[in-house]
Amino acid sequence: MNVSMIEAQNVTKHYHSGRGQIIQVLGGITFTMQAGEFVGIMGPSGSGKTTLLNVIATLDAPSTGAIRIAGTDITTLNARQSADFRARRLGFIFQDYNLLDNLTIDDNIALPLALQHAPAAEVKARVARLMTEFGIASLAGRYPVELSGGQKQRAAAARAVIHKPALLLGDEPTGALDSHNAAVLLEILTHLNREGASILMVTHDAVTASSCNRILYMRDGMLSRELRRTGTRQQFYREILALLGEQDMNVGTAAALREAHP
Ligand SMILES: Nc1ncnc2c1ncn2[C@@H]1O[C@H](COP(=O)(O)OP(=O)(O)OP(=O)(O)O)[C@@H](O)[C@H]1O
Repeated sequence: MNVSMIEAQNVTKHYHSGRGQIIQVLGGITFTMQAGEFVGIMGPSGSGKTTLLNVIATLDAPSTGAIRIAGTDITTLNARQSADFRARRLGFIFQDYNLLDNLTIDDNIALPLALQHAPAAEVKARVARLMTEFGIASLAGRYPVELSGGQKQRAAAARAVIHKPALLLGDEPTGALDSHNAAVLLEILTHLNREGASILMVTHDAVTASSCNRILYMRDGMLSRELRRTGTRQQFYREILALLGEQDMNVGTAAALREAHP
């Protein structure tokens, strides 16, 4: 049976500019993501990807529309309830790692569980297991400044899943990594997804996107295309490149038409 992880209904977001204008960033987004899916959000710069992710992450409130995550209507939560929902039900991986510099990586990874007052022995065991699983066990006791970018992102991935969140969210998680470290992180995400994790991430990168089973493509604050993986990862990669090429051409044509008929 399919279980919905995200149900977004006609979600809009607008801002008021300093000059009294309304800037529409999300123009009515509707989509469903099933539990166990690995979904990528792609689209040109400024199309609203991060805004959509932040609204789903309860970091930002939509202007109108409804969003349910793992059965919870997140648009009705007050500030304290949203913070609690984020801490218990969501995991985050950002481009710039967001590790706390004054904590060892073990303590960074432990943080989400420690904040939930989980028993110390359980926290310690889970940290050790994840560090081994993600290939960073030898770095125990070190501080983030002593780690490479790839190592930091693996620590961030461990921190994102230690409390077994319902949904893992990523904003350009491979954006700052070289191709080797990006591949290692994508293997980790793919492994987590095979074990049942639901993952939604924003990415510009076709290689990163090809680990997903579905791509939602945004343009001008709307979902304009959807691509489902049906074959191998390599085939999906080529389909994503074709989609990006086709969309670039559309953007180029639209810009040329605007220039010709201002
Ligand atoms: N707080 C804000 N006030 C006004 N406009 C905003 C605000 N936050 C975002 N925007 C505008 O919303 C649009 C979408 O931004 P968003 O960061 O969601 O795009 P994106 O697709 O993630 O872009 P990128 O790929 O460059 O990160 C942009 O035009 C941005 O300037």
